[in-house]
Amino acid sequence: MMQNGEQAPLLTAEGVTHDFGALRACDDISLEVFPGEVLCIAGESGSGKTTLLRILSGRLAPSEGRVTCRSDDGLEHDLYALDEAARRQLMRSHWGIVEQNPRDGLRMGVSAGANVGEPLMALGRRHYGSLRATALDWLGKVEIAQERVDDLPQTFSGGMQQRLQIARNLVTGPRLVFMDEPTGGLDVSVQARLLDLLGGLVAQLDLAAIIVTHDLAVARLLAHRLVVMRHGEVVETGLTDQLLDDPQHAYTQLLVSSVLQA
Ligand SMILES: Nc1ncnc2c1ncn2[C@@H]1O[C@H](COP(=O)(O)OP(=O)(O)OP(=O)(O)O)[C@@H](O)[C@H]1O
Repeated sequence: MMQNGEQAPLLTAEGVTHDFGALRACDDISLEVFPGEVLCIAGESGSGKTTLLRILSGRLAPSEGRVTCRSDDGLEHDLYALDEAARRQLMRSHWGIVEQNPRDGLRMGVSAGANVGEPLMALGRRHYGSLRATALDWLGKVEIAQERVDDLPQTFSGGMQQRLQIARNLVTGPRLVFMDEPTGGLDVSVQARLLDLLGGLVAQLDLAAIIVTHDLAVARLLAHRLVVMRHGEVVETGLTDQLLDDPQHAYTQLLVSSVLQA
């Protein structure tokens, strides 16, 4: 029995299946994400992680199954039963989506400050001074020097661009953030710094997140819970530390041991 709204999942997938022609990319996947929880979806290349993330984040209607999300007012919404405009509004006001390549998630033609201010404007904030102050504050939170506020993102390093994309996504105060390989294209030392920053922000803001990664070290650092996928199916799921320390499924054992040997 649900005692209060906080205990209800923010997002629920039930029997999600997706076919690309004859290829079944996701097969009968069910999962839940609770407020403040970080869930990692791990698995090797081609296992269906990105497809699942796109379905969960409102960007790809599944061939079968249902994705339900809960809005701040406690109402449940069947994501793909909503019309396009209502779905987009819900996504804009409740979620952030961080792309692997920051160029896909940033507007490269406008300044860093505008990249952070725009999502707020889309939600109705208009006061220039306050938008700029919020943008400056967020640049600080993602460790970008505030004097770069008027610079274009293409003058930034890859790591800075990714941090800017994170600011653009978190500035609106989402409850849930989706990330696909957020450290994917970065050097190892830059990855470590970004993971540290992400972990800090997620905890501080009590964010829920669904993070796709092929890198179990990322899962170890960030995730409370882990879902391991293979050939479109979930082969194992559990609390991250338990699952990585004592994997039950042969495929997870192989994944874990290959990381340890690397
Ligand atoms: N738009 C598409 N059309 C046809 N097949 C697709 C499409 N997108 C993905 N696939 C196929 O679906 C399967 C799952 O792909 P997906 O990108 O979800 O896996 P992944 O685990 O995220 O892999 P990676 O880490 O390489 O991105 C793959 O066999 C892929 O080739």
